[in-house]
This record gives sequence, structure tokens and C-alpha cells, in this order.
Amino acid sequence: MLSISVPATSANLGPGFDSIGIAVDMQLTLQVIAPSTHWQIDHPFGDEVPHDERNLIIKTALALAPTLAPHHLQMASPIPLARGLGSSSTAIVAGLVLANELSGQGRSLDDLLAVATRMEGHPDNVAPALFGGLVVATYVQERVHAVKLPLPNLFASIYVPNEELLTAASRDALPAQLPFKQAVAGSSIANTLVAALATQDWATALPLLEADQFHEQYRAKLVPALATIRKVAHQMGIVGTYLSGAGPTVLTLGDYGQLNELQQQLRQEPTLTGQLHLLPVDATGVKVQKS
Ligand SMILES: Nc1ncnc2c1ncn2[C@@H]1O[C@H](COP(=O)(O)OP(=O)(O)OP(=O)(O)O)[C@@H](O)[C@H]1O
Ligand SMILES: N[C@@H](CCO)C(=O)O
Repeated sequence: MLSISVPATSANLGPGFDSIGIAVDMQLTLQVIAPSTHWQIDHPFGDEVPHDERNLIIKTALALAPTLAPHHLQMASPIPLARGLGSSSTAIVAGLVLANELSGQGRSLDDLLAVATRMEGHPDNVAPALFGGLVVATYVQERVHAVKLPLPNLFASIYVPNEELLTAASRDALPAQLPFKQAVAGSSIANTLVAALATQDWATALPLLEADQFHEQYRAKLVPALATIRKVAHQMGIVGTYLSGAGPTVLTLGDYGQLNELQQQLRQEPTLTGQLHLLPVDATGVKVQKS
């Protein structure tokens, strides 16, 4: 039996808009049950997510391998939909890897990254979903350039609000243009963040995660939990909180003990009625098992 697992991912890390992402240890798993007369995928998401070839996993697989024979599939995933934890990227990566395995195309992960980025529009979720860890990537002139950085020995405190926020809706909140001065400041902050992440200089990196100029200030009104969690964390001397992907999830990077204490405080906040997770980084990315 073929089994594929793909980690959730958190994009942007503040100023790394559309280009930095980190994989966390929360996995979508996809199993191939058997060949079938038609495509069918069993999953726990109800009618919101299709069970036939309109499903994003199957649509993606057929985009890569249009003549693929139909199969009965089973998907399980604790990754919430449209919450900023890369659910659409996990589906795209699972679909591409499924097609690659079943068709025997033998494409490399770099090749799959190029296809996945074209489908998703930016590489910040799909790159760490494929490679694991912390990845900095860009998509220019139809080419993806991706660099995996040394694995951070960090944990993620993840607050998932109860309400969905579709990426498309969250991108609608962004301005069409940025003043030149703000763009230069944003770029200098992002450059320094990447240098700090690459050298594992957390004292520099963690405050810069909170210094984004590109998107958070425009999206903050959609995600009141961002200000609440930053305030509680700052009162405890903890920095490193940002809007995960397009939101509404809010993520704080840090060490396990510190984040455990943070979560105890967050549980006392009456407005934070969503789910809390405390997870390690996923180092591996997509995994394929054959038995
Ligand atoms: N496992 C899945 N199987 C099929 N479709 C999925 C799956 N996961 C996500 N999707 C589709 O992707 C949509 C969510 O994509 P969207 O880009 O808005 O959010 P996200 O990927 O969870 O967040 P972000 O990109 O900000 O991290 C869902 O509404 C659903 O249509
Ligand atoms: N970089 C993307 C991530 C969600 O796909 C955004 O913030 O809109």
C-alpha cells in the first residue's frame, strides 16, 4: 500500500511575505486503498471538501498525470482548512507526490516544487511542505529558487481561531502599492531576518519576526487575536509572534518551556476561544511509504 504524509506549514514569518516558511509536525496522511472504476477520496472534512475528482488532491494529481487510472483514496488530516497552516499546500503536495508515484514519472522534489509553486502562486508553504524545516524561496520569471536553512531547535505555539479566513479574502485586505520608503524599510528588515535565521541568531531574529511592513498591519483588523497574543507574550518577555500565512492562525516561535508558560496565560484570555497547539518543527517534509 502507498502512503504519503505532508506536514502543515506556517508562511511569512512576519516580513518574509510569500517567501519564508517553516514546516510543523502536524501531518496530512493520504493512503491509496485500491484501484477503482472512479476516483473516490474518503476524508473527515464533510461536504465542504469534494469526495470525487473535484477534490484538490485528485485535481492536482490529474494535472500532473492526466491519464492516471482512478483509485480509492483515504485522507486524514488534523490541519484545519483556511486557517493559515498551509492546508491547500498539503493537498497540492500530496496530489503531486501521489501522481508522481502512481505514474512512475520519477520527478525530483525540485521539479515538484516548480509545479506546486505555479499552482499555489508562491513557494512559501509548498517548499517547506516538500523539504521540511525552514525554507526561504522565491518565484521569479517562472523559476523557483529555494534554500533550506539549518534546522532551528525551536517549537511553535500555534493559536487557531474558530473562524476560517480564506487566503483570497485575506489578500484582498492588502494595498495595491506601498510607499517607496516603507518598501525599502520592509526589505531591509526581511534581509536582516534571513541573515539572522541563517546564522541561528535568535536574539536578532525573534524581534524581527514582529517587524513586518508588508502585510500584517493591513490584516490585523481581520485577526484581533494577533494583538492580544503579542500583548500577553510581551508582558512575559516573549517576542517572536506573527500572523501565520494569510491568518487567522497566530504563531509564536520559541523554546518549549517558555511557550508552555505562554499557553497557560493564553488559556486565561476570554477572547481566545480557539485551539492551542505546541509543536516541534518538522525536519523532513513529505514522506512516502510503500508496503
Ligand atoms: N486536504 C485537503 N483536501 C482538499 N482540499 C483542501 C484540503 N485542504 C485544503 N483544501 C482546499 O484549500 C482551501 C483552503 O486554502 P487557503 O489557501 O484559503 O487556506 P490555507 O492553505 O489553509 O491557508 P494558508 O495558505 O494561509 O496557510 C480549502 O477551503 C479547500 O478548498
Ligand atoms: N504568503 C501567503 C501565504 C498564504 O498562502 C499570504 O500571506 O497570503
